[in-house]
Amino acid sequence: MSTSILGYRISMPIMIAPTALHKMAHPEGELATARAAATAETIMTLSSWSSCSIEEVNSAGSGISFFQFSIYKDRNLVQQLIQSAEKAGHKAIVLTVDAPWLGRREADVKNRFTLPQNVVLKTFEGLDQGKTDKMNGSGLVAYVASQIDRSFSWKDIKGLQTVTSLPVLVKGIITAEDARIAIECGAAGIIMSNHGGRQLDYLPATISCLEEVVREANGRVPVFIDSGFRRGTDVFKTWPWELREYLLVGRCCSPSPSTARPA
Ligand SMILES: Cc1cc2nc3c(=O)[nH]c(=O)nc-3n(C[C@H](O)[C@H](O)[C@H](O)COP(=O)(O)O)c2cc1C
Repeated sequence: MSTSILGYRISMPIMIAPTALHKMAHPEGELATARAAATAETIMTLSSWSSCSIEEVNSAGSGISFFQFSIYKDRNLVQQLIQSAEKAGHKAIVLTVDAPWLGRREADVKNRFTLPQNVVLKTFEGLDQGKTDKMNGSGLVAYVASQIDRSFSWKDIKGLQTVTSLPVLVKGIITAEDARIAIECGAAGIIMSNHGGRQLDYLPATISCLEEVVREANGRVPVFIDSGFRRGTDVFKTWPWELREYLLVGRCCSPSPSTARPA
């Protein structure tokens, strides 16, 4: 099952999708996830909304990692995030394009979700955040509404290539048309995702869109897919075509006492 992606060898075509704030699930947070990914010899995608700093996660082991972020209104902050990711040795950046605004998470509304005091966005510590508010008890929805640039567009993907030499993977694509434009704008990979059903209601299952996107990519860039994959054997469901896709898993990899066990 071993394969390589962007020139890096991994033990299986299954990688870890970016998920925010792992300390909500386990006191060691993203450190535990990074250790587990390194042990499994696969790639972890670190969310920019990480509860451990980029440097802390980097110190967790020799694993290969990608860094995910969104386009902030403050482009200076975007540039600093990319520079920190490069400095920490991340091998690619993942730009999430399907969450300019967070979906209405009714459980969060009902439970009046706020962050526990000991869980903060560590990724941003030490960066010059200008007028950007740090996320505090007000929660993710208010934070995203105030900080993320809802007007970002394809030209931002081109713009990123002027500030980094890392490959840019675009996450949140489910149509051939968007895949085509992303590739034309220089995307080095397409991550098919409906955000695990957390953003827009009534989006199709990603696997039902896989064929059109794979056909459009036509081997020019790798295609990754997430949302709803739960078992190792799900890999084979994505393989009816000649090309081999890579699977990302989100919920399955939320840190738990088992992933936190030392290797
Ligand atoms: C708790 C949680 C937090 C997430 N945080 C992020 C994030 O910070 N950035 C991002 O691009 N996607 C985020 N996602 C979406 C995942 O990257 C992924 O698209 C989704 O979980 C895939 O579906 P699955 O959970 O069915 O595997 C998050 C998902 C979950 C469940």
